Amino acid sequence: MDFDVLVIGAGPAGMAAATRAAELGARTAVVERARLGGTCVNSGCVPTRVLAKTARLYREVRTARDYGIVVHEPAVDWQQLIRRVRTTVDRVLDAKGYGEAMQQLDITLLKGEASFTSPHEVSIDGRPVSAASVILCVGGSARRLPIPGTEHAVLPSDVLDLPELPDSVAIIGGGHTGAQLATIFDALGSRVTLLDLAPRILTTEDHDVSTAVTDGFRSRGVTVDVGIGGVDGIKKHDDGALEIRWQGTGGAQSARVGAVIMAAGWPANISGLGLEAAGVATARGAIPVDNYLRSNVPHVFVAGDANGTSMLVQAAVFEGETAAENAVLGAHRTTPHHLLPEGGFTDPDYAGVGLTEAMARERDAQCAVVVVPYGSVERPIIDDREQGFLKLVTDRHRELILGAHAVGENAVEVIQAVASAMAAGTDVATLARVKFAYPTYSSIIGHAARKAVRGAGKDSW
Ligand SMILES: NC(=O)c1ccc[n+]([C@@H]2O[C@H](COP(=O)([O-])OP(=O)(O)OC[C@H]3O[C@@H](n4cnc5c(N)ncnc54)[C@H](O)[C@@H]3O)[C@@H](O)[C@H]2O)c1
Repeated sequence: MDFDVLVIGAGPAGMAAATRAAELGARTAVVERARLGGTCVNSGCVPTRVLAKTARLYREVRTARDYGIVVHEPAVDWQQLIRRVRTTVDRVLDAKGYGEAMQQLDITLLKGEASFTSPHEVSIDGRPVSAASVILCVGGSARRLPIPGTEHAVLPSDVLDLPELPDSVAIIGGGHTGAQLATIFDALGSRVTLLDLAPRILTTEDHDVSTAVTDGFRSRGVTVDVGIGGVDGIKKHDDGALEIRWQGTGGAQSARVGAVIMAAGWPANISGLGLEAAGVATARGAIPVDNYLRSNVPHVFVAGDANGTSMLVQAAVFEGETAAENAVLGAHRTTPHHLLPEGGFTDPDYAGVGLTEAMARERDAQCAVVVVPYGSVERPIIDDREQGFLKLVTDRHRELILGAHAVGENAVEVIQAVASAMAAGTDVATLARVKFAYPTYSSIIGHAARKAVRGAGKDSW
């Protein structure tokens, strides 16, 4: 065999897998057909976060006069914004220093497109390579809906290729991606229509979180149409405007927009991988794995978006490391997915960790839930960011934290702090005694924990 471990894909999962495998002494290679870093750095989280900062800046500039700062009406320079995003991506890639790290660990980088030719052999643009174990970290791609005129829509990764900021945008899909894009375009001044087949946006979040984000969108004039019957098609008019037609809650609807963005799902990048030559099975657009991240072929592991389990960078890194340890040392390790904090940079932000209220009530209807509104805490009042709440879900004895969910400024950082407490096994009474610096957003955690200890309920918002 040429290598002990061959990692296919150099995104967060692949880099974590290769690093861990090499640290454990395995002869390791990584195959990548494009830039190192994967979707997250190059066209996903990093660009989105720069755009989210832009949206925040724009909002702040608009309110600057309230604080006695005289500014002129701001306007967006789309080309400058795109330059800024691209420069930031390059800076993040530099900081990550993938090349140097790979050199230090003696990881071989194989540039090209990988495709299995047998269970242990892969062809990389025609060049054969063999490995004892293969870790597939091939990620996913946005789904293009099979509807008439689909070619007129852009995918989230192509948003930066729009020649100018559209005056209006229709976004199909209100998952994390669609919700974040809705915030960005709304903040920059585009008229936004957000459509989803599901009865609510952000379906994986706590119900109150998705309601609050929806209310926030609608209060700023974003059209949110959920529970739609489907998108019928997109037509391009002679003047370049697009017409999108859908079966809305109130019957057939249409809108004339400058751009349509499809954020309607994220299947794994499995086509062209030659999985049949290795006997690797797929299901519902992903490669299913067991608890040890093994596909149905025991020496082929799958980490990150490609296994369809949890399509988050923070999960991908854990999975990459775990798959590498299992490939090199034997399959004994699993990943603790229940403690993955996640969230999105909408306006207001949202985030969560652990069980949602609905999941907890399904297990025990008597579980306790407390909610503290942002408007009752000093820092959000000082910053004029009173919209939002922190919800703490505990067991019925109010001892164990089962989950935490927040909407509001810095919600992701707030939830991260609760996640650290949960990971350390902190009980509610201990959390209630933690001293939080004043005046901070995270002090809301102390309020919630004390409220839980006092026995107050969700009704006393
Ligand atoms: N901040 C974050 O953590 C973040 C950001 C972006 C993406 N992600 C992850 O990446 C993955 C992909 O995210 P995503 O938002 O692109 O996809 P998604 O699958 O999470 O959401 C897609 C949404 O599109 C809707 N939809 C599907 N078909 C539709 C149709 N024909 N018409 C209207 N609506 C339709 C679905 O109901 C769903 O709400 C997810 O797992 C997500 O968790 C995370």
